[in-house]
Amino acid sequence: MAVLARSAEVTRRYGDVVALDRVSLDIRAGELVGLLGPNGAGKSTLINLFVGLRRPTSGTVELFGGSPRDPLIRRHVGVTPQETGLPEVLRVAEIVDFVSAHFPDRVATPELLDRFGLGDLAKRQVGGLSGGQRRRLAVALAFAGRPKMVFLDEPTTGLDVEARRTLWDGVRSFHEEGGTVLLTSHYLEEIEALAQRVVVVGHGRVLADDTVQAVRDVVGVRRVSLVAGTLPELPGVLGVEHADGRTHLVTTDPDRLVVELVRSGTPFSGLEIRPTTLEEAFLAITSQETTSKETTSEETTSKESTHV
Ligand SMILES: Nc1ncnc2c1ncn2[C@@H]1O[C@H](COP(=O)(O)OP(=O)(O)OP(=O)(O)O)[C@@H](O)[C@H]1O
Repeated sequence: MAVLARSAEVTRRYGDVVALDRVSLDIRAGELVGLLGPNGAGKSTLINLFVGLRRPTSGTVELFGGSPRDPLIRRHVGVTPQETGLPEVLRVAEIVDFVSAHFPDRVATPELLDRFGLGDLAKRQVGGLSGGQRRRLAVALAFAGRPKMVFLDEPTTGLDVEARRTLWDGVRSFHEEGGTVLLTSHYLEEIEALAQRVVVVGHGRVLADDTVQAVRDVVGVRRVSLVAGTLPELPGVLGVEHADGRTHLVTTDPDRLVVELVRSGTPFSGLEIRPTTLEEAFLAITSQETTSKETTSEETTSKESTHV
């Protein structure tokens, strides 16, 4: 499959802040890739580099084999930034027409609006839209010029469950027709629902780049849940939560944890061990990353008690 977007050893600094640190990533034609990471991980910076809004401090970025700053190349991408300002007085259909007019091959306005559940709002002024409706319009605009690839930065922020699903359907249908997508999200179910491939970013670096399942497996984190009083210090615990009278321990080594728990003689009941959600896995990866930066090799035992 052809590589549509490529970053090679890309570093981007803002003054003293290293937003991206030697990131190498290829997005191939037809992929739907989820970029996952906590606040400040570098996700928006990476999108801004791919779409030519920023330049790397070092390393190279390519879009369709050329420069992302070339307007002819950028014609083939659609972008929804994290925040958009749409003119309040224009009507929804007028905005779509205005944006579409910049592209040689455009999607018909009613078709685009229908795809994102905005068909009934074509004549509404933007000033009269709800926050969620505005967001859906901002996302729809990324698809107006029949792009080959879209970059969506947190597309479903502020959307309720139904609006989110409508938007997912719009993104899915683009992908099913052969479109390539890179989207960022804090909603882990969104990545799981849409993406085949997940790239986990933390502190400007790629921490994992694989299928959702593989990312879970790489981390191998399990959730041990039980009813108990005060617990002793246990090995491999990445996080502890207390809810509904139960204690939940996120751990890399559930077998050892249970053995140590029994050895300690602490009374407990209702033991359950289950795989973690992607969110738990992701928090574990990023917490390990933070910890490994903050600890020296002699201090690695403290890593085991890091809370997420
Ligand atoms: N224009 C800028 N000037 C200075 N620092 C910046 C600028 N843009 C981003 N940064 C910094 O670069 C780092 C990465 O930011 P970025 O917005 O790419 O992260 P993100 O993963 O998109 O975060 P979020 O999920 O909060 O949107 C952060 O430390 C941020 O403060």
